[in-house]
Amino acid sequence: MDGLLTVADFEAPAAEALDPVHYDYFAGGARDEITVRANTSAFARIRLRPRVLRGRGTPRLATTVLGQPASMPVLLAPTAFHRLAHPEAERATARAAARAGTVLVAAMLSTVAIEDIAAEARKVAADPVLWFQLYLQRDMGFTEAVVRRAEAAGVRALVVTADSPALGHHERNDRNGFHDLPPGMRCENLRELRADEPGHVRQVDLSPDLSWAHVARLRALTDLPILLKGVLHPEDARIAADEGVDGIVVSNHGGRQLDTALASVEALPAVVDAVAGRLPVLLDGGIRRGTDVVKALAYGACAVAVGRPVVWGLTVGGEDGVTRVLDILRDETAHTLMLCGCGTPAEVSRDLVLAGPPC
Ligand SMILES: Cc1cc2nc3c(=O)[nH]c(=O)nc-3n(C[C@H](O)[C@H](O)[C@H](O)COP(=O)(O)O)c2cc1C
Ligand SMILES: CCCCC(=O)C(=O)O
Repeated sequence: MDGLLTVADFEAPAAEALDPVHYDYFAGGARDEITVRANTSAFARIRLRPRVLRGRGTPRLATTVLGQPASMPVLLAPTAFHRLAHPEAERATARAAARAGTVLVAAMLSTVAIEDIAAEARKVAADPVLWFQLYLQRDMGFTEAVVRRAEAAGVRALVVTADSPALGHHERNDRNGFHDLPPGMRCENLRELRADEPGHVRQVDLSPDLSWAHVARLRALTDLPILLKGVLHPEDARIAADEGVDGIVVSNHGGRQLDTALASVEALPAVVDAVAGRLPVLLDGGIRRGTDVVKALAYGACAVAVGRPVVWGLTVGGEDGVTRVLDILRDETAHTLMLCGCGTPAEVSRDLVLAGPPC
């Protein structure tokens, strides 16, 4: 990993190491992948307008997200199927996140059970912060069973993915005939718990029938904080606040659901304004540089999350690869804060960014 200086540097060696079909699954997005590209190009169009001579010293990155500690305002977004990337799969990712002292949002469609992810994180940190991404299942009995497993594993928030009334249409997967995990890999959190079907693993149920009523039912069955992931419209953010949701993740699922949806950072300011401080707002999609992190903070996000860069790090170097990717983002974020005249993430304000034509 010696020559890998930037987060972007990890993609080519990951592509080299992966089965091309699996590389396409990780890298790809919906339809023409216009939104995949927009997520990164939108950050490039935003210009920073730094402050000088403020004497803030070396930046301190530690922060809290929903009152929970994170060593930096950069979290690990939920991404499915880590076994395709590395034999240690989510175990390696969990150790790297815990060692980095930041939040891992474990995917419901992980290839390691949530109990084992939590145990692994605890091997390297006394009190790791683990959240669990949930696709609400219409079978609320099964949803509840999964939530109880997450609670028992010590998960500290649920991240409900709201942007997936159906699978995104990934033409790379269609061309490659990739529709199932290879033999021996399973979504361990979807195991049937009924005694009459031992070992059976369910298919995830993504449904257009889901509505705010399901969120209300989830709200009634757990005391865990609930974040809603995949919000782009300010009106939905306002409804989420009214419905007792605890946080919002502005996201277009890394461009993997609705193609030509706006870039997540384009959606951010209106969402932040709509919730008017009632809820913390996070963002994912296209974060590749410390400057991207600071731009999202400037528009009012309290933290960001990264998806593909973690997968590339995992592929290239297992736990150490993920650690390296997180270290790069940490160093770049600290350096950017310093150059902007900020001593902490909380000091980043909207006047530090100007949206406009490409530079
Ligand atoms: C390979 C892959 C798998 C993903 N799996 C999930 C998932 O299971 N649940 C979910 O809510 N989001 C999932 N996402 C979306 C991420 O949580 C996140 O929104 C996105 O990756 C952020 O964009 P980035 O990859 O540009 O950082 C996945 C993304 C990728 C790339
Ligand atoms: C069946 C859903 C796949 C996981 C996912 O959300 C993604 O690949 O983006």
